Amino acid sequence: MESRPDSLHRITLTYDKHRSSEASIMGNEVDQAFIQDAEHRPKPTISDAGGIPVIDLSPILRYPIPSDPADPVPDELSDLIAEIGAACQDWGFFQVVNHGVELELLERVQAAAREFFALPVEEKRRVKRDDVNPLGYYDTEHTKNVRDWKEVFDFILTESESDLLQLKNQWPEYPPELREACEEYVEGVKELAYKLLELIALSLNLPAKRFNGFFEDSTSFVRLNHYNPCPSPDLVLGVGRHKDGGALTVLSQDEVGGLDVKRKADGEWVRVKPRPNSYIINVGDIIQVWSNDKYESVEHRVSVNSEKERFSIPFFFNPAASTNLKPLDELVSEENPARYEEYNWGEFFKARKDSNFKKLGKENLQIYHFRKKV
Ligand SMILES: O=C(O)CCC(=O)C(=O)O
Ligand SMILES: [Fe+2]
Repeated sequence: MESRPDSLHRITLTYDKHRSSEASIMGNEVDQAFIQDAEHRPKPTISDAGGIPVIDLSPILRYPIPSDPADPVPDELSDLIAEIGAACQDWGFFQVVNHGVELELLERVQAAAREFFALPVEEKRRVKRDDVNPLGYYDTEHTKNVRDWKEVFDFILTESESDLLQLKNQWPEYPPELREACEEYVEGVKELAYKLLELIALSLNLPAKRFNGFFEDSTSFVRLNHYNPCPSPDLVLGVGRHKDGGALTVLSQDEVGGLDVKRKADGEWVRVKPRPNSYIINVGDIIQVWSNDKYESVEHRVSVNSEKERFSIPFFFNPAASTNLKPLDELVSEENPARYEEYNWGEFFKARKDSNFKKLGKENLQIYHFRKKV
């Protein structure tokens, strides 16, 4: 067996899982940068009753997804497509079970992520993102100009470099298995994301593969999120309220819980109950634009707690940087004219990445900025 370099011995010896959160706590007080305005602080009790729909995807394990909405299909499949359409319209969020992604792929990433985040912060910062490359480790992200109580590791599926964006993965030396675990996981979750995209297209009465072309040379990426326990969970958020800017998010959360979704029906925050071997799906701003507001991208946030650390792994399914976005011609009409100006995804993505890197004095880019004035 190869002998381990000295640095790995040092890492093992200095293992301390709460170390990075300690840097953010002075005495017993949380650094001011994390404190949410009173109106955005989480209430001490949030209900998980009446939450997002749970959808059984097993029909797509039994039957092929039809290529056209007019194709004859078994009832189970047409019911599933209708169920997905209703969830997108009423909630913008749903949970899926029997999704076909092997549990082992996820478990391997979870184990490696746990080891990575347990490293001393100086070690993690050796692969930290900077203002040119947004990928790697990061523990000072801001959402809407308030710092999030979290640390993340981001990697992209397809590396690329352009004048606009440098997207290059930075893999840590330790744990050595992280890279392979991540690369294998993403193949499984990407397959699920394509199936969901096709079912969503069918639910909008479009050919199943209507969106697929936009995702060649995609800017899709995976984020490993780690939320340390926090001494003031009533004042801070793991991730501040936001809408995902991409097309679709496929998220795995652990058994701790903390994801809150703003229920469309009444504007209340509801907790998403952890469910073993399930994924949480939400439509992002791009599907909102393509569907001309039929399926809205819904606000969500992450509450933290004082006892338990929490891990989650979102896959952000994003189109190619060159994609120009606007409502699809098939989904607009004289009675339902396009509600958005055309915009470029690469530019939007870059503006978002720049604005969550540090606290700015102004509001960061939001999808409503592209809404047509009437
Ligand atoms: O941790 C979670 O459950 C959700 C995280 C999230 O919303 C995000 O990273 O965009
Ligand atoms: Fe999100």
